[in-house]
Amino acid sequence: MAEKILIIDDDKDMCLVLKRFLSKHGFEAIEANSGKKALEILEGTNPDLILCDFKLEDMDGTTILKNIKDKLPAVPVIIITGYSNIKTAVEVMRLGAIDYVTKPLLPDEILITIKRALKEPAPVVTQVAPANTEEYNGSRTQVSNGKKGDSNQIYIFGNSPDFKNILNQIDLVGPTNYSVIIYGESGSGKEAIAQEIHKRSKRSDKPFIAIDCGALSKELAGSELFGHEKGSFTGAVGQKIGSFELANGGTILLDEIANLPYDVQVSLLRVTQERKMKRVGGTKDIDLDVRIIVASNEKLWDACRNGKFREDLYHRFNEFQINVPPLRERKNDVMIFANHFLNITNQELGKNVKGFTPEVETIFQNYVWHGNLRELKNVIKRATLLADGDVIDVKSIPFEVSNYTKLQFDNSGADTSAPIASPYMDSGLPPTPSYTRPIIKETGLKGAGIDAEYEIILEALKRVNFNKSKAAKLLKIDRKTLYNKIKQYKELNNIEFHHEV
Ligand SMILES: Nc1ncnc2c1ncn2[C@@H]1O[C@H](COP(=O)(O)OP(=O)(O)OP(=O)(O)O)[C@@H](O)[C@H]1O
Repeated sequence: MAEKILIIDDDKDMCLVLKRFLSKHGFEAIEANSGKKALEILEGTNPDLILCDFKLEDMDGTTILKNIKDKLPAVPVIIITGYSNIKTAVEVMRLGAIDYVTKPLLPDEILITIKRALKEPAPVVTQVAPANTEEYNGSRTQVSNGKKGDSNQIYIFGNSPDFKNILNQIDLVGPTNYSVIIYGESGSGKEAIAQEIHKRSKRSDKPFIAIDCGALSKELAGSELFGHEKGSFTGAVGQKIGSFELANGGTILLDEIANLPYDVQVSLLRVTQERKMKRVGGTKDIDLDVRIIVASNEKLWDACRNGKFREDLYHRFNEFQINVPPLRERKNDVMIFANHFLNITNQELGKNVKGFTPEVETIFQNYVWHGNLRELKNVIKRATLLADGDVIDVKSIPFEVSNYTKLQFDNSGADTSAPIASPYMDSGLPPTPSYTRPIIKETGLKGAGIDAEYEIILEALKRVNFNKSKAAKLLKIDRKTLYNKIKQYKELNNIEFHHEV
């Protein structure tokens, strides 16, 4: 029987194209043009997979995903997102999405992602990873699907002085029993580091459990961490073993610890002080021997000062600190990781792409990588798929990444108070400082006109953080025209994506 896919997108054209495409490939596709409609459909239908646009008009990605996961926790959900929303989409994945694809959608990529998702068991929101002593199991952060032994899980070492420093720290603190705080932006490799610390400890043959505190609701956080007894609250239909008990003897990583509800911080303090815990609704004390590693994007000391985080808990955790600098500050690491991600994608796709053109290397070195290693990995996964030659060249790199340098503002001595005149000056958006003109590649008046138009398009995209729908509105053209203009420019400059849906 054909596998059933629910497409949730308020762009009716996109739904139609996807529906046709998926039907052609043997799936039964159903569509919902709003979040509300999707949830109604899910009352009576149980799809095998859900493909969901991240930005619906009536519901944001987080809300729809939470609702879907409440109803059907086992159904894999793939998020569709614009490139500029990648960082947020990655966050949403922590709520249980299995993967995401970026617009413009590429048929091959969609198909591979869907097939992979249908093969893998869906991630669980409680995000518990079993012990994995041999290989790094960091893909998709805390979610474990029990898959072992693929090359995705190999931990590699960067070459920057910062990375070497981190390695020294891992070596130093690994064998101890110290609690560790790991600071770093999303996707910078904090969980990977926590696993490396665990592997170097005497606990390495015991479980490593990672839990994302940011994804825990106030009501359920206690039960997720410490478990509960049957009947201890409405909905506690059976006994549940919490993450701490699962990690007993091993290591627990509490990711996004600053987001842990304050009440639960009190119970956590008790656990760290007494090394004992009770399940919610339970009376029996359970002895605990768990090494605690916490990770955070925000400085915990600041969270203490803002009254969000308990100071006594902070001091308990603060036995050792590791700071992971963002990828953009570790330029020497970029190509090492890029080549690593290329190797694993080659294996996944059965391709043999050998490397990157010097132009792409320069682009990678200069790009900001807001999503850090996770973003780099995804850019390379997509570029490897698109590559039709021996090496990855600029035409396989997302438009926003390859054009990043062009969008850099020339602040050196420029009068940044004077915005460039543009058709959307009265848009209410903050003025943009002037930037260096891109090199005009087309000759003649026609070419100059196209280049000038392109600059305005780039400026509009930049102002709305690369959201193409918003940019089109700002430019007072429809989205299709904008896509066509971008496509036209790419073609003129020999930058082209093939096979876009
Ligand atoms: N040293 C490494 N070797 C190989 N892959 C790595 C390494 N460090 C990180 N990665 C990859 O980068 C991605 C992001 O890493 P990780 O999940 O550890 O980041 P994070 O900082 O914990 O992210 P978040 O804060 O969003 O949870 C992972 O998918 C992992 O595959």
